Amino acid sequence: MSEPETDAWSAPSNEAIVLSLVAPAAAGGVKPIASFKPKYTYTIFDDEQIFGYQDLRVNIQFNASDMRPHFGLNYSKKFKPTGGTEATNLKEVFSEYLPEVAFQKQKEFTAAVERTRADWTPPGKLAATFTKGGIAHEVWKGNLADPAVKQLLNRIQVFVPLYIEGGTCIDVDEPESDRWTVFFLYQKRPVAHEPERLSYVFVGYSTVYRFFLFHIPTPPASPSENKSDVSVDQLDFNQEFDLSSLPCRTRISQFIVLPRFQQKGIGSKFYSILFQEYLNHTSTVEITVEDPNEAFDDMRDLADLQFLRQLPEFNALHIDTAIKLDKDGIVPRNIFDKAAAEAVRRKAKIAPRQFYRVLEMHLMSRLPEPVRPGIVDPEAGENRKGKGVAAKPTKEQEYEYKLWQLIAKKRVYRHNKELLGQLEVPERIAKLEETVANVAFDYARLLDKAARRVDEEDEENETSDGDAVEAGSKSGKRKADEAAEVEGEEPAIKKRKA
Ligand SMILES: CC(=O)SCCNC(=O)CCNC(=O)[C@H](O)C(C)(C)COP(=O)(O)OP(=O)(O)OC[C@H]1O[C@@H](n2cnc3c(N)ncnc32)[C@H](O)[C@@H]1OP(=O)(O)O
Repeated sequence: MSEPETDAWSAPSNEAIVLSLVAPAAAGGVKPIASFKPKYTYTIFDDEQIFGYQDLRVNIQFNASDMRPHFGLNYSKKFKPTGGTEATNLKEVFSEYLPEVAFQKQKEFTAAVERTRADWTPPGKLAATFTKGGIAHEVWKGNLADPAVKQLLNRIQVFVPLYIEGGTCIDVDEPESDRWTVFFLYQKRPVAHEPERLSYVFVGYSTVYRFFLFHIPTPPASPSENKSDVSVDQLDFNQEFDLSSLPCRTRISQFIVLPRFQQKGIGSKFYSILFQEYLNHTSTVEITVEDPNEAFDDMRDLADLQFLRQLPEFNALHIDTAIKLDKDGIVPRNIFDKAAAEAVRRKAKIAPRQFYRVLEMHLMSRLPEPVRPGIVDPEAGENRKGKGVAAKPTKEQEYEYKLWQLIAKKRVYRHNKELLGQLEVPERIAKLEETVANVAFDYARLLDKAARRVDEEDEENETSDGDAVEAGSKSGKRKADEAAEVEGEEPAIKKRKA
C-alpha cells in the first residue's frame, strides 16, 4: 500500500485555527464580534501542522462576555485510517486546553449565548475603569479560590499556549490556588440592536501570584517595628493568623491582550492598573514579572520610566561628576547616590535589576546632548550620534559619559559574570563594551518612544477603587540578545536584555 500524500492532508495549524468572540445577534443566533488566529501552536501540533483533513477550519468560538467556549470543526474530506495512520483527533487534542462545555453541540452553545443575562458582570469585584479610544474598559479582580473566577480562567487558558511563547497554563485545582489573583479586562460596548444597553466584551487577562517572604529576623529596635521581617520560626501555626497579611513578592505571571485589541495602548494601561494595585497593597514588598517577553519588556520599561519620573526623589538622582576615578580601575560605589536610589526602589516596589535598568535609562537621557547615545546601530560602526555630525563634546561632558558607561558596565558585568568570566581579559573587555553599546542603543530607542508618546490618557476619564495614579505607557520590540532573570534573584542567561 502506498504512503498517504501527507502534503495533501496537512494544514498549517496557525492558519486552520480561528478563534472568535461572539455575541447574541438581533435576529437570533450568534454574530462574530472579532476573529483572530493563533500566534503559536507548536506546543500543540508538531511542526505546526494538522494531519488528516482537507479544507480544515477549527472554529473556537467564545461568548464575548462569560467566555463560554465552543469547539467546532469544518472540513471537506477526512483521511481514512490506513495502516495505523489516521487523522489527528482534534477533539482529543483540544480537550486538554478547553473545558468540557466547549464540546457540546453548536445549538446548545448558541442557546447559551442567546440566554446571556443582560445584567451579567465578570466575576470578582470591579477594580478599575478607564476609557480608551472612546470605549469604556473595566478591570475585574478575583481570587482563583472563587469558583466563578476559576470557571472563567478555565475557559480562557487556551490563549496561553496560543499567544505566549513558552507559556504554561495554571493548574486551577492546585491546593494553594488562593495565592492566585486574576484580573479580567473587559470593554463595555453598546448592544447592536439595543444601543442604550452595554454588554461586556472580553479583551484580556492577567494572573498574579503571591510569594510569601520569610526573612531571617533582625531584632527590632522597638516591639512595634519591622513588619516585613517575619521568620517561619516566629509563626505560631496553632494560632489563627491571616496569611494574606504577610509580606510578599507579587509576580505578574501571565498577561494577555487579545490580538484584536492590541497596539491601542490598552496593554500599557492594564499593566499600569496592576502595578498601581500592588503599589497600594501594603503586604506587597516587590512587584516582579515572570519571564517577560520583548513586547512586554518594552511596555513595562516605558510604564516604569513614566511612573518613576513622577517621583521627585527619582528625578533628583544624578551622576556625581565630582567623583574621581581610581587609577587601579575600580569603579567607585557612589557615581550616583546609591542609598537614595535604593530608597526610591523600595518605595516603588520595583525589583532591583528592573529598577537599575530604568535608572540607567533615565540617567542616560540626562546626559549632555553631545555625548548622549542616540538611535544608531553600533554594529554598523556608526558613532553614538548616528551618521550626522555631532557637536564636539567638552572634556567634562566626555567625563560624565564615561561615568554613565561605568554604571552600565558594572551592572552588566555583575549580571553576566559567569559568562564573561569564561572569556580572556581582552575578549571580556570587548564583549562588555559591545553589550553596553547595545544597551545604550536599546535605551535610546525606548527614550525616543517615551518622548514621542502622545499621552491621550489625560483627556480620558478614569477611576479606580484605590487612589487613581497611573503609570501608563506603550510597547515595542526588543533587540538585545542578552541575559534574563528570575527577578529578585540572580539571573540566568536567556534571550532578553542585559
Ligand atoms: C509576563 C508575560 O505574560 S509575557 C507575555 C506577554 N503577552 C504576550 O506576549 C501575549 C500576546 N501579546 C499581548 O498580549 C500584547 O501584545 C502585549 C500585552 C504584549 C502588549 O499589549 P498591547 O495592548 O498591544 O500594548 P500597547 O498597545 O499598550 O503597546 C503596543 C504598541 O502600541 C502602541 N500604541 C500605544 N497606544 C496606542 C494607541 N492609542 N494607538 C495606536 N498604537 C498605540 C505602542 O506605542 C506600542 O507600539 P510599539 O510596538 O511600537 O512599541
